[in-house]
Amino acid sequence: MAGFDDLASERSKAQFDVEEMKVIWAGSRHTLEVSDRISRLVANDPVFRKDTRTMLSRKDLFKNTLRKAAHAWKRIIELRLSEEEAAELRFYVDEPAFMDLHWGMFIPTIKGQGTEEQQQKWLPLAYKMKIIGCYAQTELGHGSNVQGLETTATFDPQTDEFIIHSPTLTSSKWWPGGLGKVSTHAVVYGRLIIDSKDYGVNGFIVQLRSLDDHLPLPGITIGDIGMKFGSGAYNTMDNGVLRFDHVRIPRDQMLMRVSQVTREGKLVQSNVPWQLVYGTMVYVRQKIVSDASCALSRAVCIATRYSAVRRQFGLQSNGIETQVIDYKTQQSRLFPLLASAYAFRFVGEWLKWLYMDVNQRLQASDFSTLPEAHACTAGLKSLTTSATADGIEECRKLCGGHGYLCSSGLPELFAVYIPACTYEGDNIVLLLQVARFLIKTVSQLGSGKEPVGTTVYMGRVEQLMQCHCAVQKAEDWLKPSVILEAFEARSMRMSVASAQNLAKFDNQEEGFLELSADLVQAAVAHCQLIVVSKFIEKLQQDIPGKGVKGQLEALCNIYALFILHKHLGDFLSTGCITPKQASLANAQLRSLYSQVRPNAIALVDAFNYTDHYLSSVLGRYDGNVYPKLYEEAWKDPLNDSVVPDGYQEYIQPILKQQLRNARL
Ligand SMILES: CC/C=C/C/C=C\C/C=C\C/C=C/C(=O)SCCNC(=O)CCNC(=O)[C@H](O)C(C)(C)COP(=O)(O)OP(=O)(O)OC[C@H]1O[C@@H](n2cnc3c(N)ncnc32)[C@H](O)[C@@H]1OP(=O)(O)O
Ligand SMILES: Cc1cc2nc3c(=O)[nH]c(=O)nc-3n(C[C@H](O)[C@H](O)[C@H](O)COP(=O)(O)OP(=O)(O)OC[C@H]3O[C@@H](n4cnc5c(N)ncnc54)[C@H](O)[C@@H]3O)c2cc1C
Repeated sequence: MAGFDDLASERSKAQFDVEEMKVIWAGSRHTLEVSDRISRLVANDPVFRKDTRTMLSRKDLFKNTLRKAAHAWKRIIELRLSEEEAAELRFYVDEPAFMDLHWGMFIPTIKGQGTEEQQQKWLPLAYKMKIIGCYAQTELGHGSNVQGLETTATFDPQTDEFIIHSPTLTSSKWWPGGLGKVSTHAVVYGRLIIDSKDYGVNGFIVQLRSLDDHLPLPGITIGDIGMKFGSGAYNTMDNGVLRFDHVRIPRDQMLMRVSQVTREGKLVQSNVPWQLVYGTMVYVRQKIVSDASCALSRAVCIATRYSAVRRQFGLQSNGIETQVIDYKTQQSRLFPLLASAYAFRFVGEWLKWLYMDVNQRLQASDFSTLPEAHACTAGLKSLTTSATADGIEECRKLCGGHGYLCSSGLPELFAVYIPACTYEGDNIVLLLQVARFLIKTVSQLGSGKEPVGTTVYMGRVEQLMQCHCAVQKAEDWLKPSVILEAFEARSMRMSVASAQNLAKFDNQEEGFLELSADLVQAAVAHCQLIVVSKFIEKLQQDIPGKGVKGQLEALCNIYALFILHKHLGDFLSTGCITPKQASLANAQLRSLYSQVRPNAIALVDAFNYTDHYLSSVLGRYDGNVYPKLYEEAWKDPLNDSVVPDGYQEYIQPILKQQLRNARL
């Protein structure tokens, strides 16, 4: 039968050890074991079903999310899951909810910005979920411009309290997840005012709702901001609105790791940089990069399996039609996404390491790598989420008409994913941060301050401004050194050109605004170089398993040459490669697609996703697509009755031409 046979035969063709590839994808044998066990636990629990999600009303959807969250918490306690296992369980439940913000932002903010004392007071309550918290930064009037926030926190020396207030409509907190209906507490970002002086934005722990009856505390107005894009999708989350009318909190509820306000109302700065007030964003951006590989690989898994099952045209000698995965156009759209999923996985792994390293240094009062960490997390968050959002939509198109059905899993995945291009920093705003960092790095070249970390290559500015690509035949593009040099030269030349253009302006800020579109492209080039170089570094590690390294090498080359092909204008206009070398890269890309083709199904099997997590009829492991699609259609509530509700009021009068007289 179509589907079963197709996927089984594809699996038998794999030229590498899939089980070892699963370990590489998971990060370690231990992580694979945990994620495998927990994903099956979730898949086998009927409370975690998600097949009716797109058909529920918002209220039912939300209540069902609460039920799942409570059940998840119960299972975590009953099974005594470790922190790692609990995080996996929340991941596989796969439903955006207040828990994400509680564990993902509220707790990390207290850890990162609270003093030891504050951590001791608040963290045990949060860990036991005796309180539920969210992250209330964005306002109706300002999101990107954090220094433009209007909420005030005015110190009252008489009572030793802060008065939290929303002075304008635009100062209403707007968007925080978990705020609308659930959170009892929030970290609220507001302007610190002492003695009428504004000391800028700081974080404050504020109780919002009573722990007895869940009603908002006096002076607090709170609600949900309304339906968002798509059915089901992100509507499981209670993104909220919040206003304060002179709400008083004790002084010790200002998060005081960065600066402290004394009993006398004096502001004391610690030795840590003020930017640590933005620290949670760095942490979450790093996490979002890892998550991008999950969302993209999920869409790619669906599109790849379906492309092997789906047949159109081209009768072969055995009388069956061609699998659409065999069309070169399908491969040229699908395989770069497969390669991107792996690339994002490895750059995410590296970014996690970078973040841990920065944190360790911060503990030891070494703040030197913070700007690099900010630039990398901001840039890679932007690059990977934009590519993933576009990639999911491409996967939908790769699945033809059936990809547009909710039962394909792709519409909901897209709707849930796309806000990642906006939250935790609008992707363009974040690239502009990277551009500032690059311009600063270029301007310091020759000053004796050596570029560090991901900008080390800029230290070779003279070589990179002049080098010529050595490629003479297509296979030369398989050499990591050749690829790296082309990407480094392109990035270097784009940053230098931007810096030179900027230098022509008397006013640098005006120049930055004028040139911002070019600056964003320079930032993209730098971030793509990071992704490529981290993939290449990964391949230098010991990679066990038959054929595994070879497949990863092919994917790495596909990622790099696909990016080169997509941004050919950059590579040609900066003179990094010639048109002839560009066409050789294209020829090499085609040959790489043929190399990956027999392994495509095994490469997506290596993600080790359960059918529950994929929630896609098209991406089923067994390939049994058509009977299940057919079965799924009948489950739609519209098919509950043969004759639809409304027939008598609206269809019958048309058919019986009873409306004609009324119209005449
Ligand atoms: C675990 C993961 C799971 C949990 C999450 C669950 C679900 C996720 C779903 C949704 C959650 C969403 C949450 C949110 O969206 S929270 C709100 C996020 N908001 C933003 O990201 C706002 C974006 N804006 C900014 O970050 C800043 O305002 C911006 C950096 C754009 C500008 O700030 P400002 O005007 O103050 O700075 P500049 O003058 O440009 O820079 C000054 C200086 O500071 C450096 N800098 C800036 N940001 C940082 C940072 N984060 N860390 C370190 N350093 C930073 C900047 O480079 C400048 O340095 P220098 O040039 O040396 O002076
Ligand atoms: C689903 C979702 C969940 C969220 N969860 C939370 C949360 O839990 N807590 C929280 O505090 N916030 C949350 N947010 C808010 C989010 O962080 C902001 O929406 C985000 O930071 C973007 O800010 P903005 O809405 O002000 O966009 P704007 O800055 O208004 O962006 C509008 C347009 O202006 C452009 N633009 C803005 N500034 C510049 C510039 N300097 N140069 C060039 N172009 C510019 C942008 O590129 C964009 O095209 C959430 C948002 C969403 C969508």
